[in-house]
Amino acid sequence: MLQKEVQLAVEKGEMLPLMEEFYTIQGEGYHTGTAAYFIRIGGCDVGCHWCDVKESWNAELHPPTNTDVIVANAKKYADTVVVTGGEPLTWDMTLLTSKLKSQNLKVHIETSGAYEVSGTWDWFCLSPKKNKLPVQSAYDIANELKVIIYNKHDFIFAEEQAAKVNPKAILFLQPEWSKKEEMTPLIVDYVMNNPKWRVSLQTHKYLNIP
Ligand SMILES: C[S@@+](CC[C@H](N)C(=O)[O-])C[C@H]1O[C@@H](n2cnc3c(N)ncnc32)[C@H](O)[C@@H]1O
Ligand SMILES: Nc1nc2[nH]cc(C(=O)O)c2c(=O)[nH]1
Ligand code: SF4
Ligand SMILES: [Mg+2]
Repeated sequence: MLQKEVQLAVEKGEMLPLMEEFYTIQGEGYHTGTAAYFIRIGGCDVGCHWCDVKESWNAELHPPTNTDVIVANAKKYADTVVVTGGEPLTWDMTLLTSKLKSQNLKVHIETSGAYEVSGTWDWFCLSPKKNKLPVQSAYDIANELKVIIYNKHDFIFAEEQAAKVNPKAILFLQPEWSKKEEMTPLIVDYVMNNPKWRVSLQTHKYLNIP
């Protein structure tokens, strides 16, 4: 394909800059412990200084890949697909999610919610970031709210975000990985004192799996 055609296909969401795809166990949040096929889409300009996948940020480093190819791979492995990134909502997720669903796959997203919601989601994990707050539609459809705790102020941020999310969303606090020794005990105390929250750990990192 010509460069211009590829660019157009990416704009339409027919192709997406694919960083990696892997079959693993969901490590975080509500679906922790369950098998899922992860699709990591490149491109993010939210800029979290503690981001654990900075290699994903520059979309140009990740080859535009036809969504048909992504879907064909995914359906070989699992009945649940987690779309992550990077920030997947940088791109139009309409085609990818409709193709995944037409194969009877359950489609989950991990997102900061910083960009307009596209696509149809069976599970929407919203992880808001201070430097680029979620759009209203992300608060409205989130099934879970997962706030990363890097310092004590993040508990205040977490409560602000909980006030904005729809009342059905399940609330999680997750320690930032490099601060986990310091922050996990604070999270444990916080959840015992504020039981509307649950603890989420990055269990895949303890298990040494992707
Ligand atoms: C890498 S992000 C990609 C999806 C999307 N950009 C987002 O931030 O939700 C996937 C998940 O990992 C979390 N995360 C990223 N870096 C982390 C870290 N150092 N410690 C704990 N969680 C982290 C994010 O908050 C998000 O919930
Ligand atoms: N096992 C595993 N679980 C995850 N849950 C969210 C992840 C992500 O990077 O979005 C992730 C990941 O990278 N690996
Ligand atoms: S929004 Fe997600 S991918 Fe982007 S920098 Fe933050 S944690 Fe990383
Ligand atoms: Mg991860």
